[in-house]
Amino acid sequence: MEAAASSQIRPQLTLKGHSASLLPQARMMSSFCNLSKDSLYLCTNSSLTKNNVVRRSSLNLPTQSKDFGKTYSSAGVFTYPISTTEATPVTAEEKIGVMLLNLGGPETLDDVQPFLFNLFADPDIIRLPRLFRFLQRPLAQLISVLRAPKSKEGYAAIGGGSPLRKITDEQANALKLALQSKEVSANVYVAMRYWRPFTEEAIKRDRITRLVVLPLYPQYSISTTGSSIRVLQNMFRNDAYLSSLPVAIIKSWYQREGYIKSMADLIEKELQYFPNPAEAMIFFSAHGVPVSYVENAGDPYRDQMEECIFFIMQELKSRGVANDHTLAYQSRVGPVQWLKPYTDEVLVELGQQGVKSLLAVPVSFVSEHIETLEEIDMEYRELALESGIVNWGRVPALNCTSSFINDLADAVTDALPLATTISTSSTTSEEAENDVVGYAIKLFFGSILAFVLLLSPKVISACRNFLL
Ligand SMILES: C=CC1=C(C)c2cc3[nH]c(cc4nc(cc5[nH]c(cc1n2)c(C)c5CCC(=O)O)C(CCC(=O)O)=C4C)c(C)c3C=C
Ligand SMILES: [Fe+2]
Repeated sequence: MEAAASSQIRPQLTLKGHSASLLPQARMMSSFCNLSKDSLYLCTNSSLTKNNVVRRSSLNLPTQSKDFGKTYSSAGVFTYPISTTEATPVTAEEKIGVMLLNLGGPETLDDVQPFLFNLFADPDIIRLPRLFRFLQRPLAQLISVLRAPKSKEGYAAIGGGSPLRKITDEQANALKLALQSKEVSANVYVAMRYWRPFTEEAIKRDRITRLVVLPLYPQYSISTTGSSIRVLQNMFRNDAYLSSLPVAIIKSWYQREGYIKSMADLIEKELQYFPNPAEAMIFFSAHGVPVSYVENAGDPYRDQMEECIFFIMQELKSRGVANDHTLAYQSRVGPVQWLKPYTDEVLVELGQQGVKSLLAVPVSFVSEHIETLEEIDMEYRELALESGIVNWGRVPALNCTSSFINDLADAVTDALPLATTISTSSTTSEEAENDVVGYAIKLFFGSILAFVLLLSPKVISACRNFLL
């Protein structure tokens, strides 16, 4: 099987006389970088442009495409906090709930600034040092007001609001039906982090006896799934009913076979629209996060993203699709460094390198939203065409694709027996912070520092960056 797969790999995957299939590490690296004519050679000679630097991943990747379905299909299921408790079978009397976590989006242009306020007020989005946490809300107010005009332009361009609520509701209905077809009767709730219906409102008291929490982000990031789980954990800790409810949280599921195959189906289909499908570069564009999340705070997002792309490409190769591919990160906001390479910069470079056909694949999110409909379809498309790319395509988001929804239903049924109650006993660091004297001291010194910082030219230019 491996030999068959490698024979379908085009010559540029051959590394100085060695078949790529004989070099798992080289093959793995090849999946992490731009495989244009000389690029595998470039990757292994560290002479890549600054933005295309390839990191060696310590991930233990399976070596054959058939492996991932079996080895990884339930690997993304964790209870939270991770528990060693035995799985408990679901009984016929149980009332099952599924909570879909999502980001939420402004439904009208008037919602944009308050939506942005909620987003920037999240300490998992703007990560201030502890001493400055009291500035979170005033800063969120300032940044949301500065950012709102640019965001409004984007939302206006896609019809005056985010489609996220409508699509997520449709996904919830489709999931309920898919579960029914597997003889699992469940109520499916939508819980948005920054807009209606808010996470806090999502759990209705339907006498649920077991809950599966399913974030609609395939890969885990502190800023997305992590943030929503933090809110849930606080909610559950402070409520007698919820704190005794068995819960299973699926922290990430990018490695599920159904998801990988559904993505490969979409890519394969979209490639057919190109004049010469084999020539089109598959351009994965993931939502970025600040580098510090990954390098200082231990966010597994980049590793999971790279592994996800590896699985999708492996699936495509097993179908005889061996196009060149690359991964870049989009949607950076503010003054700090985000994960590289940046989508806009890579598009220009590819155009300059002579790439003529490009298929954009949004990969960190499963619904259409402002960053697919406006940023990719309008801004990046225009940039790509200006940079010399002639044939442009974009893979649609999964939305309610039946193979995908069916796989989410399997993820839920896999997770159900793993539900356990969320621990309430430990004192959290937040509670420890509620020491009044300590707080007053922090407030005093923090205010002085904040005052000095706010007047510095660096901070003024940082604020300006949220406008761009
Ligand atoms: C400023 C920090 C941000 C981080 C970190 C971040 C991570 C992150 N976001 C998504 C998915 C989405 N983000 C969306 C909108 C959005 N995100 C930020 C900022 C950060 N995101 C802003 C300011 C906005 C508003 C739009 C804008 O002004 O650019 C959305 C869109 C929702 C919609 O309304 O359609 C999604 C989806 C992921 C997956 C992610 C980290 C992995
Ligand atoms: Fe975002």
